[in-house]
Amino acid sequence: MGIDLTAPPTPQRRLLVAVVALAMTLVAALVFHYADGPTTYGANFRPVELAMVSVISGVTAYLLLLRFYVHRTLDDGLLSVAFAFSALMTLYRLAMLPGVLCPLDKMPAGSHLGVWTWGARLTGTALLISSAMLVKLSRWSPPLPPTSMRKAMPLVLLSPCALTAAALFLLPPWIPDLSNLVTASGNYHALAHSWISYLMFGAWVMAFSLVVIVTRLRNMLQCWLALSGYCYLLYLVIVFSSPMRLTLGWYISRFFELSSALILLSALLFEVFTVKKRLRDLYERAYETSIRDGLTGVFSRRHFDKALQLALERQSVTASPLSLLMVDIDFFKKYNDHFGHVQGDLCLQRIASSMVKQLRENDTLARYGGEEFAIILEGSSGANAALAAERIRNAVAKLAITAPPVESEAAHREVSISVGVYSHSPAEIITPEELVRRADAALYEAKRHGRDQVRIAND
Ligand SMILES: Nc1nc2c(ncn2[C@@H]2O[C@H](COP(=O)(O)OP(=O)(O)OP(=O)(O)O)[C@@H](O)[C@H]2O)c(=O)[nH]1
Repeated sequence: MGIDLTAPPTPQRRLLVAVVALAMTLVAALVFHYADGPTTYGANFRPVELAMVSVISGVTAYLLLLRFYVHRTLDDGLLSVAFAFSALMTLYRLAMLPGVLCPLDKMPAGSHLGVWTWGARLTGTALLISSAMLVKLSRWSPPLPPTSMRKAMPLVLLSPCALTAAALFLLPPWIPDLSNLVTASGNYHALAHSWISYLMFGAWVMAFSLVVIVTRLRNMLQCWLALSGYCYLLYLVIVFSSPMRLTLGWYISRFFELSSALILLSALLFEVFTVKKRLRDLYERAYETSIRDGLTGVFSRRHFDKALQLALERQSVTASPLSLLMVDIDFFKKYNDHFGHVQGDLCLQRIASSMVKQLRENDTLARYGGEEFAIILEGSSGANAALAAERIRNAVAKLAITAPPVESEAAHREVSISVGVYSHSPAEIITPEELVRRADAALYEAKRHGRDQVRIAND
């Protein structure tokens, strides 16, 4: 849970976001004074920057769409629309950049459509983020019913295209001419003080405020979303303070725009990683539970059957010895009858854990059923298996668990085990069932000869 983006942020993580925000504010404040300083670096990296913003926004939109698909929350859907709209508008701006996909004089910087594309993208994205926050406050905030997703998904997918088409082809004739804002003066002063700039700035102030107020930054994703919005505000401040292209402010503002896009994308990618990690942990836990006996924690009978089959297959390749121990607690029925089942369960647990301590890492101890256990010792010869069996019997005896009195015996007794050992030679082909039968026969012999002992099977 520690790295979950939907969990409440720890004070340290809140601090991290605050420190990043502060660092960016400091950079912006420093740049503010030197924003119109010319740079010696004259190359126009606008196509590269626009391509990066478009790709980053596109991937962000896709990850938000997946979130919407999983959580079915409309605000995620609207956030996805916001970033997809931003990606498409940026892509169009890139394609129309003089010298990229259109002739050099097609849409010169500062033309009506050029300024409008920029303004509409930023304003539209901010308005869509704001509407996502308002949806969070409304009766639309709970997850949509699964049946509504069939209608909602195509809407979320198509709206960015429809909004982009509207912004690019329907609205421009209705918008007051923006071309002279740059071309008349040759710089961006007029643009910075125009209605379109106020609109963009206002839209981002609203988006940022709504993210903070509505979400109260209750989880890390919301914190990063707010930081991303804050970055856009700084971007706009620097853009409006640098009057010319290719000035220091112009370059730094692009850095802020890229950072803003990257912040949210990184947070979402981190969430994907977190989900993947949690799934893997859950799978491992579920798998471990499925192969363990609930009471004693040793392997289950089902796992034992598979493990024995695999051990026999390995033996046919390695030709190493393989031994099987069948272990049974003596007079366990009496123990249960005398002390009750709860005490009986405790006794089973103590014996199982004392046996585990006597085994090597690659030995397999399983509860075969009731008070009977089976142990696979791969690579152990008959003599070694007999030694291991004796060690296990001694370890259980050392537990000194008081046993109920038996009529035939006057002396005080302790709970003991009987062990049957069968060691299989690789020369013979044998089924797992036959292997168990032979070890079981040895166990029966141990019981017949008075219990509390180890018996080796003689084929
Ligand atoms: N407490 C508890 N008892 C169990 C569990 N599984 C099996 N038993 C008990 O284990 C006892 C097995 O009894 P028997 O099969 O007669 O064997 P025994 O009394 O140990 O006699 P010998 O094996 O001949 O020494 C039964 O009373 C079962 O109820 C369990 O999970 N918990």
